[in-house]
Amino acid sequence: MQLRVFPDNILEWLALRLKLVPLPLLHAQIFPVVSKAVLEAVDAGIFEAIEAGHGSAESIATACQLHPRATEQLLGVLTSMRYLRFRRQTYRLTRSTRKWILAQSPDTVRDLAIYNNRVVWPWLDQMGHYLRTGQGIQYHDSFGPDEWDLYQKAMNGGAISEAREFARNLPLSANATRMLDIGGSHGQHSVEACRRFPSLQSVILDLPGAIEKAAPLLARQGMGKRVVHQPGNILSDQLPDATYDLVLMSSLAHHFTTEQNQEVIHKISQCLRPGGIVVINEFIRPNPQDAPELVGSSTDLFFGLTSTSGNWSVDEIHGWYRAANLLPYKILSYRAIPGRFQVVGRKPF
Ligand SMILES: C[S@@+](CC[C@H](N)C(=O)[O-])C[C@H]1O[C@@H](n2cnc3c(N)ncnc32)[C@H](O)[C@@H]1O
Repeated sequence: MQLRVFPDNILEWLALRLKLVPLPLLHAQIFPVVSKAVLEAVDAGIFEAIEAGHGSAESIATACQLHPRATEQLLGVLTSMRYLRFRRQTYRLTRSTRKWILAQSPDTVRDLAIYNNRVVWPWLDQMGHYLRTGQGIQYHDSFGPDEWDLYQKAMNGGAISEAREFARNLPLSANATRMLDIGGSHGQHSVEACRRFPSLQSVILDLPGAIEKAAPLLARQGMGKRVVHQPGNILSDQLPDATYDLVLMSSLAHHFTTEQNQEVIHKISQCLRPGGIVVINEFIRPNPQDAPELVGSSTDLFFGLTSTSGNWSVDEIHGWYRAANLLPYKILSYRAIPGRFQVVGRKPF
């Protein structure tokens, strides 16, 4: 996926073609403001206020306890980014905003935006330090209860749109019974997998701080004993031998070093039943020689900053599989999430 600048008229088109538009100024001046405007608007409840019928800048500002003039400026940005429409002196939400942002929408990414606003945004200031030292933040070691709570809700919001597609694509045999979801947090992937495969039960292995805050999110899904949490740490825990038909690691490999991933894949290989599958569900690091891909490359840098790690290539993941006597099996892409793949390996019979 690319972020492109679209001209509004033929003169702008020509200026872009002739390289007269200073695009780095857009990235350096406009994009940070746009990002922060969206995050603050979500966090302040601007979109819910508009949905509730507040249509003027003044009324929205009052509802959200914001300054009227500052709110008008924020609404200007949101309108130019097509989050809002302004007609007959009234702001309204676009369909896309209703679907992706409103708290009551089943697809909402609201909690991810709130986490990014309150927890992640200050981290970006540390990018220079990361670039100089290669040392990232390692937030799993330092979060307090409030941050764990915002984090787990954010991961839940981020996974909603992919979990159903993940389960639909799973190349699992219909009589599979046992799943292990390492770093599975809220459990969206386990829940959707168990809904698709009626004999399947899942254990979600995650850090204790995560489980404390993820438990109510999982409980909302009403899966009872079919999807349960187990506190632990995959880097230090042992797994039972030849037990699982499916082991999932979704968005966890990007927190670990090569050696840690290699070690974890060895444990996974041991705990799979013959014919069982492992899925690493991740953004894949694009090869610089291939077509540019913004999602994979920007998350790579982001995970470097947050975890002293990053995205991995399919070749690297296949290398871990082979070293643990697993066979590379399938590579499945997502229809609506660019740069993200299920890299599937299989334990031979
Ligand atoms: C980015 S979240 C991914 C959550 C979920 N799997 C998803 O795809 O939405 C990473 C999860 O891995 C957990 N985690 C991090 N280090 C872990 C470890 N050493 N052992 C088990 N879980 C870990 C975190 O607590 C968090 O819930």
